Amino acid sequence: MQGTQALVAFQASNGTFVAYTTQLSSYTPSMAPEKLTFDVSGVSAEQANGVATIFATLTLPGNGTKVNQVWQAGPVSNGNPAQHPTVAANTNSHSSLDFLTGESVSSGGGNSRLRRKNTHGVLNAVSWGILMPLGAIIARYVKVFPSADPAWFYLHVACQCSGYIVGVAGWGTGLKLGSESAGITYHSHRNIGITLFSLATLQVFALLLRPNKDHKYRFYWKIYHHVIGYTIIVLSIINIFKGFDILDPEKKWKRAYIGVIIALGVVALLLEAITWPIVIKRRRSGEDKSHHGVNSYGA
Ligand code: HEM
Ligand code: HEM
Repeated sequence: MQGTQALVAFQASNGTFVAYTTQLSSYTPSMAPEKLTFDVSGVSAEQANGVATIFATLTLPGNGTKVNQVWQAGPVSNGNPAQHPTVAANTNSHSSLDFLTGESVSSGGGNSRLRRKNTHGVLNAVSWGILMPLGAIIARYVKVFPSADPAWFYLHVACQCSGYIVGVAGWGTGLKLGSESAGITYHSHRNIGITLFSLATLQVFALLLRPNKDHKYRFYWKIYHHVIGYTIIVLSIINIFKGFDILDPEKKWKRAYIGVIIALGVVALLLEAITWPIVIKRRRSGEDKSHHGVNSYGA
């Protein structure tokens, strides 16, 4: 970008990784080493595992602590850095950086955009990632206890319907964020998100499609509802981890979510162990011919 005070690093033709400063005073800069308008010392660079890091000490004018920064990656031609591409990923790479706090704020929307990404993450992690698996646990295990009938059914429907409403809101914020960052599309995260929305919409319509419990098609409804239900849960967890990789928030959030998933998994295993003997006993006595549970709503 014209006017840039640049720190440059690249692999020279003799194989060494060189680093220096230069000014970009036109759109066809020479890229030859040159002093900047402020003092820079100790410029060096290293390249490891495909990542280049430039080190330098900057003495900002007027004892300032903030800079506006742009960064680029481009080809090397005839032993000299050549022009970088000008697609959205390149032209959007600018932010302001505060050396005192270490905070970097993207100038394309600033803090509010980061806040909206966080909101998107929280809405989706809570709805798809916690409420829906919890609702499935309720349907699978609480149903087994006759005294919990029909409470398990209302709890399941409440969990899944509220998960669906919050989840669709979260999905909408994702689409909005995606449409604002023109040129950058997280294809697999987006495709899984759209699949989840479609499957969950179908699943919630179970409310309208559900045949009466004595109906001959009830058996097929149950298979359909189980298959789609567990597919939604697996895809949701995969997409949440993809979301963590895109947003890259502080490690503690990813760890907290992993903790929640492990806790839900342990609860499910314990309940599986507790409920299986009950289910098997019932099956033996011929009381229950269904897979898992006997009650007025599920069997
Ligand atoms: C199952 C849950 C989720 C669904 C259905 C979902 C859905 C979406 C969709 C449809 C997009 C738009 C993609 C595009 O057009 O490029 C998106 C973008 C995004 N999502 Fe998610 N998401 C989920 C979970 C998460 C989580 C848990 C996080 C963070 C921890 C997250 C972070 C992001 C980020 C950072 C973007 C990119 C926004 C941008 O383009 O700048 N997502 N999401
Ligand atoms: C996105 C929303 C939903 C998801 C992800 C979901 C998921 C599930 C799952 C995974 C199971 C199987 C539990 C097991 O292993 O036994 C289940 C069972 C059940 N669900 Fe849902 N569900 C959703 C919405 C609904 C709604 C709206 C209703 C209301 C009719 C409903 C009614 C039932 C019933 C009656 C069962 C028990 C079926 C049986 O007898 O095994 N679900 N659900």
